[in-house]
Amino acid sequence: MANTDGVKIHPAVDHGIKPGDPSFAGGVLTCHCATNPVKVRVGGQTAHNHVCGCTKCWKPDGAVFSQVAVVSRDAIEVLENGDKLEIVNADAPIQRHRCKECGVHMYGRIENKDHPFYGLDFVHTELSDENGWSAPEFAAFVSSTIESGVDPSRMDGIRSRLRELGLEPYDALSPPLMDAIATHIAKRSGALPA
Ligand SMILES: N[C@@H](CCC(=O)N[C@@H](CSCO)C(=O)NCC(=O)O)C(=O)O
Ligand SMILES: [Zn+2]
Ligand SMILES: [Zn+2]
Repeated sequence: MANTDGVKIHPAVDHGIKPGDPSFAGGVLTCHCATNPVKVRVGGQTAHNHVCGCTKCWKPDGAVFSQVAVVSRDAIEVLENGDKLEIVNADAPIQRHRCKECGVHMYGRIENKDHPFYGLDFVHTELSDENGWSAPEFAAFVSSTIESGVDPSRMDGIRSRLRELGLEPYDALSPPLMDAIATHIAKRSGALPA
C-alpha cells in the first residue's frame, strides 16, 4: 500500500468519518459570507453521500475532493438571501446554484425530467452545523482530480488513503449508482421492460 501520511481528501473525512443518524431529519445550509449569508433548509436526511473528485462540484479551499449527497428536490427551501444565488452553468445536467459573493454552491438541481437522477438535488452538508447527516460512503470521479491539477504521481497515495477511510475509490460513480443509471437508460430505450 502507498504511503498515506499527510494525504488530505476533505476536512469532513480527514480525521475519520462521523457516522450518520438514521433518525436525523435535516438542517440548514449556510454559505461562507460573513454578512447576509444565503441559507437553505434541507428538510430531510440525505442519501448517497460521497466524496467527489470531479471539477464541477464545489470544494472548500485546499480540498482535493468535494463532499456531496442527494436529497429530494421537494426538501429544499431557500430561507434567506436567495437574491445572491446564481446558476453556475445552466447547460450542465446539474444546475448548481452558488452564492455570487462567496462562491459556495448551495444546491445543485436537475431540470431535465429524463435524467436518471431527476427529482434529486445535490447538497454539501458540511455547510450545516447540525450533526447526523448521512456519512460519505464511497469516492467518485477519483481520476478526475488530475483535471484540477493533482499530479498523477499522487494517485496511489490518494486511492490508498480513501481505502483506509473506507471510501472505496471509483473513477465514475459507485457500481450501484452506475447500475441505476444504466437501468434507467435501458428502460427508456426499451432494452429492459419499463
Ligand atoms: N471528468 C469530469 C467529470 C464530471 C462529472 O461527470 N461529474 C459528475 C458527478 S458530480 C457529483 O457526483 C456529474 O454527474 N456531473 C454532472 C454535472 O456536473 O452537471 C470533470 O471532472 O469535470
Ligand atoms: Zn455567500
Ligand atoms: Zn462531482
